[in-house]
Amino acid sequence: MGTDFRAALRDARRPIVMEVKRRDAAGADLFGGRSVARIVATYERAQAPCLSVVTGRWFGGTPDLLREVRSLTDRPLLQKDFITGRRDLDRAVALGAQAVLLTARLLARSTLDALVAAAVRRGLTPFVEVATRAEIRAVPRPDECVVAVNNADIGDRERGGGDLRRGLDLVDEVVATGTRCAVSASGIDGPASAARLLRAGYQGLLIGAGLLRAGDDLPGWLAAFEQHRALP
Ligand SMILES: O=C(O)c1ccccc1NCC(=O)[C@H](O)[C@H](O)COP(=O)(O)O
Repeated sequence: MGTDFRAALRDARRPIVMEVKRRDAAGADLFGGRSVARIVATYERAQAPCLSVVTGRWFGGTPDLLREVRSLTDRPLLQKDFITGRRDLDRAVALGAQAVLLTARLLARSTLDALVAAAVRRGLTPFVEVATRAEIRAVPRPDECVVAVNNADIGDRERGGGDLRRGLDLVDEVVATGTRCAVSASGIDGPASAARLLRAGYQGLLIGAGLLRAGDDLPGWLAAFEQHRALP
């Protein structure tokens, strides 16, 4: 298995970044008594090209969760946390991540520019999350980034859920940046929505709660997704 997060996602037959996240935005448990090992094994059986691990504490995450996932899989990993400085990038590398979340909404433009450059220097894929046209236009070095439209609002800790219209409205603008990996993230509520976003032009999806809630019926979720994908 390669370690290039962006290439793994772009080349995948089923380009879904499958997320390990302990709690949803309302604080509800998403593991349902399953171990991290069982969730990772389920994702590997589902041929996830890469995984996302939420270490951010709003969602019940810790650095240990990423450490544990790293010990269980050789898939490329995205660390989802509030990364604000170079030390956070060094920690991500030490924990075994191949990609890091950089949230445009939370970072000054000059800081985002510096962190994208610093991430690339460390061999990390910057996974830059945006929510507006202005943020999309300001993404630095988009050809070296995954550019992801967040369908939810991190400003309200994603408690308001996702609005897929945002993703559908912004897809052309994201693709026009020149990123080779335009992703739709958060609030993707089922297989039909997931297929619709790919048909609209996204090259990848990031899904957490929806897949975790499917539990042991993840194969059923994915079969429905493939059926929707095959529709004309
Ligand atoms: O978006 C952020 O800035 C953020 C920072 C730290 C931890 C999590 C963060 N966002 C939440 C997520 O990334 C979602 O878990 C992810 O997009 C999946 O969403 P969902 O499918 O709705 O569980």
